[in-house]
Amino acid sequence: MAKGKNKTSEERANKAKTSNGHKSKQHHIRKGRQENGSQSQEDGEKFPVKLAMWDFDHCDPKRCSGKKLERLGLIKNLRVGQKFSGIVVSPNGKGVVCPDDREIVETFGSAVVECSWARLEEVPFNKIGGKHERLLPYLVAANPVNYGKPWRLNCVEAVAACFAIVGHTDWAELLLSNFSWGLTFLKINKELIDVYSKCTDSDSVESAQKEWLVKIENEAKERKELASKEDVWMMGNVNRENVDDTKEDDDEDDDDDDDEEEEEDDDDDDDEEDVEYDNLGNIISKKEVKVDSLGNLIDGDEDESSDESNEDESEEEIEEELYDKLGNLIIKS
Ligand SMILES: C[S@@+](CC[C@H](N)C(=O)[O-])C[C@H]1O[C@@H](n2cnc3c(N)ncnc32)[C@H](O)[C@@H]1O
Repeated sequence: MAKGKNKTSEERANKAKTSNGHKSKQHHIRKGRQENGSQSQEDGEKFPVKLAMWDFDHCDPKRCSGKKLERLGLIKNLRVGQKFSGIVVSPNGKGVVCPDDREIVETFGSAVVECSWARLEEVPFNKIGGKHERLLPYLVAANPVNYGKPWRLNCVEAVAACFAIVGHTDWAELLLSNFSWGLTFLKINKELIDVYSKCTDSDSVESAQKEWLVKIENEAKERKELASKEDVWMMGNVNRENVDDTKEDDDEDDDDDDDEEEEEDDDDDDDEEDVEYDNLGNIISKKEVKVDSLGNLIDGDEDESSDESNEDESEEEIEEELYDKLGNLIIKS
């Protein structure tokens, strides 16, 4: 049967509208469909089960995974007021998706709410959804907008996660392979999806999620401890721990600022006050070192008047010590 042959003109007009009844931002939907030469999902030939979404048109059409699925003819748009009989993966869900949902998914499919995470309060959740609204358990996003963030999946990740948890990784792969980053979602969550898919009901998935969260929290603590130990070595101050051990002050904050510690030490230590180092590590004495015109050391602790007297003294001595051409000392009479 030809595409759209049975549709009334009103139905056809509705197709380009969002769940709000507004004209969709996605002006190129029809073009995309023609380019793909694909039949819509309503015709039942593009995907093994029904996929649907309420689209609130909050997102940039170019980055929106729901709109892309629509362009590909894989997902059907639902209106506000319309309910869905399959598993609705929604921030308004109560229990989490679980393997026991498999039959519902296989029979009625899955739906999502295409909206912005920042505008959830604008979504009339009471007018959408269905009997089987579900949250997703802990999984990490791989999409470029929220990469690495747990729970914040986009629409295609959400539906794919639902399929994978109920044991249909094949359908999850089929959907995600339309996105360059898509299969990464399954890769980074593989271990966890395996765990969830071996559960039974919602409660068992939630317990598995809890155990996983404890496990990753412990791993993060261990990594942090290891990193702080490695930091000590990276700083190259292998004596640092010994220095801390000899300190009488056990203030924990001391560990945070070594420079401050050293400055305090310097202040307390009168002997070191005069010692400075040049670029090569040579000691520079802060005490003023004076040398006379002949390179003789003049004691810096003495005052100027005594310096003068010293100078005079040495000049006198030089005057006294004269030598003849043969280097013999001439003694003045
Ligand atoms: C908020 S929208 C954001 C969509 C995004 N703009 C995109 O490009 O796909 C993501 C939808 O996926 C589903 N979803 C994602 N993560 C979920 C989770 N942890 N629990 C329940 N539903 C979730 C919900 O239907 C949610 O409304």
